[in-house]
Amino acid sequence: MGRVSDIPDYRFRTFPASVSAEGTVEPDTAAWLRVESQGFHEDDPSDTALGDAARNLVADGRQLTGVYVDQPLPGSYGAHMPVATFADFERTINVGGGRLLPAHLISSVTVRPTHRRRGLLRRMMTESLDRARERGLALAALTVSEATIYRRFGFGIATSVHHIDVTTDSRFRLLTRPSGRVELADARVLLDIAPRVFARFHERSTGSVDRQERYRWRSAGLQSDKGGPDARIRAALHYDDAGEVDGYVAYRSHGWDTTPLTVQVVDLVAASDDAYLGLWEFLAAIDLNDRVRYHAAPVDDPLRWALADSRSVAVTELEDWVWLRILDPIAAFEARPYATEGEVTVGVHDDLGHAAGTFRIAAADGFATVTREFDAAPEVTVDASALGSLYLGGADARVLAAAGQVSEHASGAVGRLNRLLASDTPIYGISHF
Ligand SMILES: CC(=O)SCCNC(=O)CCNC(=O)[C@H](O)C(C)(C)COP(=O)(O)OP(=O)(O)OC[C@H]1O[C@@H](n2cnc3c(N)ncnc32)[C@H](O)[C@@H]1OP(=O)(O)O
Repeated sequence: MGRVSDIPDYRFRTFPASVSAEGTVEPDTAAWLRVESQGFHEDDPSDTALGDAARNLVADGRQLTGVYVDQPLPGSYGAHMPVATFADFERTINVGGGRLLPAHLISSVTVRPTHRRRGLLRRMMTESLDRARERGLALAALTVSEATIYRRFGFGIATSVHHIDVTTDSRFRLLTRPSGRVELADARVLLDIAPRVFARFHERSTGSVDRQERYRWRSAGLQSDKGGPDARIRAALHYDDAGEVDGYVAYRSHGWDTTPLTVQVVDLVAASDDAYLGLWEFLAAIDLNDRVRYHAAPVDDPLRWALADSRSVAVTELEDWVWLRILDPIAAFEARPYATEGEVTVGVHDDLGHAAGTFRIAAADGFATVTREFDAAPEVTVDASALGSLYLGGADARVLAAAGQVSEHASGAVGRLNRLLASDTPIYGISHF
C-alpha cells in the first residue's frame, strides 16, 4: 500500500446492470446502487429497494460505470464499492412533428466526496460521450442536480417546467367543459396503462424524452423510494368520449397536518388537451383539500388560460429540465422539422470536438439539408451548450444573443436563425432521469 496521502490508481469499468434468473442482484450492480444512493443522500437501500432498483436498471438496458480503487484504506469501504458512479442508456426524444430520435441519456453521476475534483466525472463523461458517438447517436441528454456542472461538457438547457400550486376553492372554474370524464381506479392498473398513455403523450409533445421503467411502478404505487409499495398513492383515469383512457393522474395527500390541505401530483400524463383539463377539473374537485401541487407543469400552461380566475395558478419555481448535447450536428439538425424556409451558416465551438465546425442549415418543405462548410464564414457563432439549448426551438436565439451566448457576424442572422429554429408547438416533457 502507498502512503495514505497518495492519490490512488483508479480503475474504470463499464458493465450492464444485472440480476440473476433467480432474482438475485449481481454483486457489482448491488454495490454500485448502494454507492449511488449515498451520493444522492438517500437511505442505504433495503433488499427490497435494491431488487426493485436493479430490475429497473436492467429493464432500461443501462450501462453502469464504476470507478474503483484496488487497495482501499483498511476499515474504509472495500474494493468492490466504487468511488464514483455513472449510468447511460438509450431512449428516444421527440424532436418535433412526432419525430422520435434515439438519444444517449446520462444519469446517476456521483463521486465520493473523498475523491472529488480529481477529474473522475470528466473522464466518465468524455468516455461515455465518445461511446455514444461511436454508436452513431446524434444527441445526448441529462437532467441535473446543479446547473453549474454540465455546460462545460456541451450541454444546454433545452426544456423547462413550472412548479405550480393551484388553489382549488370556489374560484377554480374552467371556462369551457373538457370532453370525456374521469373516474377513480386502483393505482395498480397504471402498471399497464401508464406506458400506453405516455407513448401517446411522447408522440405529441416536442421535447418529451421516453421514460425509464421506474415511472410506471412508482405511479402504480408499487415502488416507494424506500422500497416496496406506497399505500398513499391514489389514481384517476380520464376517458375520452369513445371510452378509451387518454390520461391519468397519480397523486397523494400530504395528510391532515399540512396547512393548507394539499394534494401532491406524483405523475400526470395527458394524451389530449381535454384529458389535461379534465384531470385538473377532477383534482380541483377533491373534497377536504385546498391546494394541488404539481412540479412538472408546462411553462406554456393551458390551465392558466382555461380558468375563469388565472390567479388560481401560482408559479412557485421555473426549473431547467432536459439539457441537450449535440453529438452530430448534421444528423441532429436534419432530423428535426422546420416550420419556415430559409438558411443560415452557424459556427460552433466545442471543447470536446463532437459538434465543432461551421454548418449551413438550409430548410425547405419542412426539412433541412445541413452541410459542413470549410470555406464559408459563419453568420452566427455559438458554443456547443447554446447549440443544445437552441436545437428544439425552446430557447430564442435573440434572447441568447442578448445574453452573450450567440454572436452575430452578419446583420439579421440571429433573427433568421430564430425564425428557422422556432418550433410550431410548445416544448414540453415530463420525464426526469
Ligand atoms: C446527470 C446527473 O446525474 S446530475 C447529478 C450530479 N451529481 C451530484 O450532484 C452528486 C454530488 N456531487 C458529486 O458527486 C460530484 O461533486 C460531481 C459528480 C458533481 C463532480 O465530480 P468530480 O469528479 O469532482 O468532477 P471533476 O473533478 O471531473 O470535475 C470536472 C469539472 O467540473 C467542475 N465541477 C465539478 N463539480 C462541480 C459542481 N458541483 N459545480 C460546479 N462545477 C463543478 C470541476 O471544477 C471541473 O471543472 P474543469 O474540468 O472545467 O476544471
